[in-house]
Amino acid sequence: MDNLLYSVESIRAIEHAAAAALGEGVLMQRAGQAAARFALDLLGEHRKLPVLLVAGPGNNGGDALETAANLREAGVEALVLYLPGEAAPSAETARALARAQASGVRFIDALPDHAQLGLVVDGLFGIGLARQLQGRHAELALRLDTFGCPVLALDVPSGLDADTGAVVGVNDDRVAVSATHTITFIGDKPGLHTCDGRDHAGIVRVDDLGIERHHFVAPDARLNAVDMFASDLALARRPQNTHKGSFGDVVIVGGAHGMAGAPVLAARAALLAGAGRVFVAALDPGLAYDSVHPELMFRDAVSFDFSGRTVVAGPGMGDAPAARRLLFKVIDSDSPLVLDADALNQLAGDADLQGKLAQRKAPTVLTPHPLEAARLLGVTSAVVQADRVEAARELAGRFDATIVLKGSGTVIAENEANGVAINTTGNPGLATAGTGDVLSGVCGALLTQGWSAGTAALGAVWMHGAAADALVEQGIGPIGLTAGELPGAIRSILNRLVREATVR
Ligand SMILES: NC(=O)C1=CN([C@@H]2O[C@H](COP(=O)(O)OP(=O)(O)OC[C@H]3O[C@@H](n4cnc5c(N)ncnc54)[C@H](OP(=O)(O)O)[C@@H]3O)[C@@H](O)[C@H]2O)[C@@H](O)CC1
Ligand SMILES: [K+]
Repeated sequence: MDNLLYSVESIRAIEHAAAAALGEGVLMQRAGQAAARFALDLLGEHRKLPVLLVAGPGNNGGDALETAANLREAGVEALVLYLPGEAAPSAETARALARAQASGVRFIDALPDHAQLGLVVDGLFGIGLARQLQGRHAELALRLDTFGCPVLALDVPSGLDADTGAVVGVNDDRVAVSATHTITFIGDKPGLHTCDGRDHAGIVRVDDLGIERHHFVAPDARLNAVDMFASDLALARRPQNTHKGSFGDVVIVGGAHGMAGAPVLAARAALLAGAGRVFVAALDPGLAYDSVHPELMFRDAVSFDFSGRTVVAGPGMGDAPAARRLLFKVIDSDSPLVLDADALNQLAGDADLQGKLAQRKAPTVLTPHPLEAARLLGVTSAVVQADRVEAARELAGRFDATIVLKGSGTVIAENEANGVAINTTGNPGLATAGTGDVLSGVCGALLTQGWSAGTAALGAVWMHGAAADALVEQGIGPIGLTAGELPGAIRSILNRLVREATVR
């Protein structure tokens, strides 16, 4: 499986086991070879242009020195800015330095001005990053992407936390290298795919340095991929002899006065993601009809019978006492349940609701954005963003539910062996009003068609992001993409995936 993610602690354990078997320095040599191969790919026809490599004091710097020597031996001009630390380098980095010096690499003292470069390689810091970049390191990190050429980060873009994807530090001056590509060693890392990671890592390539599988420990998380929900996709193929009652009901609970848009978006998404019948149980009795989708049925929320139906509560729900009573009723029911938006805010301030939620036996999915997650955890959104994976895990444990922590690199956490996944689809076009309502509707539709809470969350998040990617490819976004355009694109993707899953 190539979608496994490892924490720094796990990478260190694997490295330790492999180094004991292979001997000192072998992994660094392999890292230098893999990085040089990738660098040559990225240079393409521009091999005559010099490559700038920045090498820091630790073994990440050693990787850069090995890479420089390999590039030089391949006939590429290599300029190395080496910044040793106060302590002596490790034995393998010292050997890499000697090798680079002997290979004809040119060592420089400062970044060249106005140089035309073919590639910049960032080997300042990797998984040994211990604190915020400052002084010369910070200046360098900010300048590496100003040469108008690709930037290849070795292992991790310097300044980024490989576990959390947060740029390391506490104040607004925090910096990290912005790479176009990252070659990461031994195994992939969560921080390259969530929070600031996607912006700083660019395209990620994994090189396992030829380490045998028995040296690997269990992964700490996974990247979300179609394989992870393929079992339910295969079951979603529709037999001929069916009717609308075969595909379940979804009821969207929300729509307080003046907030009709949110439940309608969620309902349309549920309809186009295949729910047999979709209701809007609205708090505002004036909400009666959707002219785009007259298939949607509007009902009064207070008198609605939720039994046997999948409930999506929260879109446009508001915080009135009637909303709270409804929420209590649906949480207390045995219906599969998605909680979003206002439902999450109500939940955050209400110990009774939280207690009921933790006792639920039916499938339950919570879809908070970072601020909603922060309210649920009683912390700030900065704390959530500082470690999104941990925040999602904590929520999954606390509420015994599947958690979808939205944002760049959405984190899906289950309170079971399936653990944590980080989503790879989606783009900034999704940062617009209503996209969360669409996601909750899709999630409800998959639940009501019999998907488990985990696979519904994984599938809904993946397709929601893939729909945004498909729309951007057509020129519809990221600027100006609207939530209302997503359900149609999600429908196409779901049908394609079901077709492909049943052909396999
Ligand atoms: N693991 C593996 O399997 C393999 C690892 N490999 C490679 O090694 C990398 C890990 O190497 P590493 O452990 O030497 O750490 P690295 O990232 O070079 O930095 C540590 C140095 O930086 C310093 N320092 C830290 N933060 C700082 C800051 N903000 N500002 C200033 N200084 C700071 C710190 O010093 P100190 O904190 O003591 O001052 C120390 O000197 C890994 O990412 C991969 O590229 C490959 O060769 C193949 C196999
Ligand atoms: K680096």
